[in-house]
Amino acid sequence: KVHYYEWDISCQLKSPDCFEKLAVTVNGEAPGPTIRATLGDTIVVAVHNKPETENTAIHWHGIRQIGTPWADGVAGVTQCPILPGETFTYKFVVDRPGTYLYHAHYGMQRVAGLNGMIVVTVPDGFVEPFSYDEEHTVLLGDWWHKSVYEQATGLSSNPFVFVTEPQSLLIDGRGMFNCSLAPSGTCNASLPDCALPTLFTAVPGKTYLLRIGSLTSLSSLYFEMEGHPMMVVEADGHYVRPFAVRGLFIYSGETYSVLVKADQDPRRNYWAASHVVGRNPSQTPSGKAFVSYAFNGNNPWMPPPTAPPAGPAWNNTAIRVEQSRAIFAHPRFVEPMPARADRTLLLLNTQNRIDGHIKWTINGVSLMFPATPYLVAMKRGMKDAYEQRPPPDMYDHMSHDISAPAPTNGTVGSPVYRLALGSVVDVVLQNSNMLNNKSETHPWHLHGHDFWVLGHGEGKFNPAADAWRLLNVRDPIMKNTVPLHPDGWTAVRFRADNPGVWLFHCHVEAHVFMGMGVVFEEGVERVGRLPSSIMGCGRSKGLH
Ligand SMILES: O=C1O[C@H]([C@@H](O)CO)C(O)=C1O
Repeated sequence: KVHYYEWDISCQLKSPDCFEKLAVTVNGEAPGPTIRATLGDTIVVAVHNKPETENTAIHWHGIRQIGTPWADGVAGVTQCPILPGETFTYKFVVDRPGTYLYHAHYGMQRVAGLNGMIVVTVPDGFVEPFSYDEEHTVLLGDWWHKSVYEQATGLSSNPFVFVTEPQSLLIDGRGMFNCSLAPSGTCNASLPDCALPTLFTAVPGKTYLLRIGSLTSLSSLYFEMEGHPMMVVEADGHYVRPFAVRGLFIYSGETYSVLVKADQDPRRNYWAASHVVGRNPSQTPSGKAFVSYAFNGNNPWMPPPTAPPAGPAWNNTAIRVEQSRAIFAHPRFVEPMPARADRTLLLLNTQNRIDGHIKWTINGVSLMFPATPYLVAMKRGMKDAYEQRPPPDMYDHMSHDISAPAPTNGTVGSPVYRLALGSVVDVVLQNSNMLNNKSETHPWHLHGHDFWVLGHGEGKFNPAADAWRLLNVRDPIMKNTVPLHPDGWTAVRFRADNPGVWLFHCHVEAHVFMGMGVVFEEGVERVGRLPSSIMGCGRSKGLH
């Protein structure tokens, strides 16, 4: 079945948390509509870029784009940006059931609100390893009152100005700001847009599947529903061995499905809340929503009689690592993993000062997208369109102290890791201290593939020691986004079997903007004829 959508991208004044601000919207909405399809369906989205001021490109997060690498939607990697007034049509197949996301992938545009969810259901006759009565989506976000332009300008200026902490956390696109803190006339708490949302109305006794996604720009979150534990059953489109949590740690770019039973006193409402973890949340009030029971006489808009939950200690890294380690593939859905890798990349994440500017580098290289999209440049053999010298596979792990800031200045560039088609690649992401001597959480997202999560460790990964023995090779979960925890490392394995050019990057919008990503190429010569609609910028001007 083909699902055809017409999307007008436009700037609109929105007040998701009562404060009025310019947002980039899909058909006037932010977040945009949820795409719903069944396994094997084709999605066609005609994107009409309406604003006179903005380029755009839309990434379908978690969709591997097998055979359609030009539809991945990353400006600079898989296509030229969509210019104002132009229409670009994305067409791709959803080839795995599960919960996925979409968002702008042009500059830092995601911060301005262009995001949403994709739900891929199983076909008739396919039995999922769990059952439920009804399902709902929950999209989590964070929100700033400063414009995306100011944020991007601050990050690339000298002196550097960080985006700072978000003013609000959004649940299904809504939050609530204390308007007394805003200049008069900019904030209005009676706007319908910023009423706390009802997450869902629960019929007593029923079981709900909540498809939860996070598209925060910065924040790692803890999401909980007062009095209602959650059973985690899916992560990034893969069934997991069910495990119960009181609340869920979720990182930008991740999705989880959880089962929740409506088994509490139906005469009152309950809080659902998201809290910032991993960064100091003192400037960011928790996101809130209601869970309401459909019960005679219960008022769905009545705030719960209890105080909103406070969430866990934001700086308790150990409990977050514990959840990361509690996720295993469902025993009936283990995807067999190759026993060893053909190549190992040991990627050190550091903050560097390059020509006075603060950048993130990976093994000393801060990624800057070239003017010509890599996919066009590499498929057409344009050697002057990107950096030919490959980036380093390793950093100096023997001598580098991960508790000290970066050892070198680093460079800004556009190199590519060229992977042999079909080869198995291990990537160990190594965290380290920033210039301010602190270490932060980085959710890493891989385009075009899912990876097996081999493990998470503390301190420095030592390839020579027995680190590999500690890794889960029996029933590792597959994901497309995984957290790199503070002061630690995360190891993943994937098969480079999808011809194309693919971004692998930190999903913190400010960080990828500051260069925190790498580019992989595999089998680009096998990619079919490129659509000319992805061309028109840099050296691809005038090409077909
Ligand atoms: O990239 C970042 O920069 C700041 C800080 O390190 C420098 O101000 C911060 O918290 C980040 O995540």
